[in-house]
Amino acid sequence: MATILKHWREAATLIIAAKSKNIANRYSYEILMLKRSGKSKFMPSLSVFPGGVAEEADFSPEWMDVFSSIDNDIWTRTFAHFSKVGQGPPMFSRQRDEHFSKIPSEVAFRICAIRETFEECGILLTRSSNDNKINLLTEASNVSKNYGKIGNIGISDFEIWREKVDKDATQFIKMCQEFNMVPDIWSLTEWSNWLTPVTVARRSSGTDEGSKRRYDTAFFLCLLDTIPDAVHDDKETVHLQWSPPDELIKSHLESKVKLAPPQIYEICRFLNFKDIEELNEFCLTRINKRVTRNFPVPAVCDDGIFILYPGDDLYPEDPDIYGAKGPLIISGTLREIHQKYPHHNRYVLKDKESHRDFIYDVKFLCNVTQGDEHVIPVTDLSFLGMPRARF
Ligand SMILES: CCCCCC(=O)SCCNC(=O)CCNC(=O)[C@H](O)C(C)(C)COP(=O)(O)O
Ligand SMILES: Nc1ncnc2c1ncn2[C@@H]1O[C@H](COP(=O)(O)O)[C@@H](OP(=O)(O)O)[C@H]1O
Ligand SMILES: [Mg+2]
Repeated sequence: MATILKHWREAATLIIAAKSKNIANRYSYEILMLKRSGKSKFMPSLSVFPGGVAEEADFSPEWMDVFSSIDNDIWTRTFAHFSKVGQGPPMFSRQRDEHFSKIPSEVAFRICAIRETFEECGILLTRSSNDNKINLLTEASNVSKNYGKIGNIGISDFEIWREKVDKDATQFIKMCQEFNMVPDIWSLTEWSNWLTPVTVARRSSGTDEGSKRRYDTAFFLCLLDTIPDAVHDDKETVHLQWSPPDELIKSHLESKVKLAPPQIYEICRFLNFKDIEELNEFCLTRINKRVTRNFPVPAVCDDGIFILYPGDDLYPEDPDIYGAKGPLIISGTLREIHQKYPHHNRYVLKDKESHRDFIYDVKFLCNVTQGDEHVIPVTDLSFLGMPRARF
């Protein structure tokens, strides 16, 4: 079914936001970040949300039986919901081999995100038939909470199955059958979709082989009402941390945590929501909404390099997703360009020393909403004691 396409791999990642015990925090929840191993071929030593490449097992028709054996009625309604929820970005809507099209890709990428999360940090988001009240996505008006559910398979089995699933993704199906449970796909909100830019892919491998290091990644969000036990795998991931979004951004700006632009962009979106309950309400409004693909386009100008995102005045009409053309060159200085093209959805990667007075908060300039009506990142971090953006 080609999870490794010609130009990129398909992947899923899970942002977990859990209710914090620390009432002194400005934000009432903490986000899980995993630091990647320094040996990783892609984004070594960077902190990311748990996730990874989709496997054929995530799309297996066997999941039909696993879900219907738990509750056939709920599965039928869930299947119907995802089959008519709207087209979604290409990784969801593209044609797949018949064998891998039996379950909706909206379900398969959720399974992928939940499986990768279990492998990388031991959080198992599953529901069993005893959890009779599954919040139905299709019945939003009846739902007031959409928090995830942690499965319990007993401490002695836990690490054995974690290891088995890590080695072979088909074992996740076996594990669900054995314990009479299903991945808690209902608690995952489709949050965003990022396609790795071409230049990043080339740089991360040093050769054109780098095309293998591009990812079309579905980002999901899951809310939890308490911070669960979690331990990094000590292979692919070497450190695990829970932090409120403001502290994560602060740590990034202080170079204590290394984040890539998509993760910064997403964390800055969370700065809009102080309370986890506001986040929950926002998720409920998005049950029938789809995200649009974010494909960053790097641009070079007279005194700097910046990345353009959809909705920006300078974002190309026909972005070069396969990297056939060279980099986008725009004449003028950063300051001139920001003023001449005032609808911003851009991230300044580099500016010349002469422009040191040119202060950005998190280097984002964003004042436009995108086609998917998502919230935009908060870029003014003066409330965190960071200098206010001016240009
Ligand atoms: C000049 C432009 C610079 C732009 C810098 C970036 O945007 S780096 C982009 C890399 N990030 C992504 O592609 C976001 C999604 N990717 C991920 O979260 C992870 O890479 C992954 C797909 C979950 C990793 O998969 P693994 O199989 O390696 O775990
Ligand atoms: N001990 C380790 N250190 C660094 N990377 C590791 C690792 N064990 C596995 N990996 C890498 O993690 C990736 C699998 O991640 P995931 O399961 O999240 O998709 C694989 O990378 P490649 O996809 O580059 O081969 C694999 O090589
Ligand atoms: Mg991974």
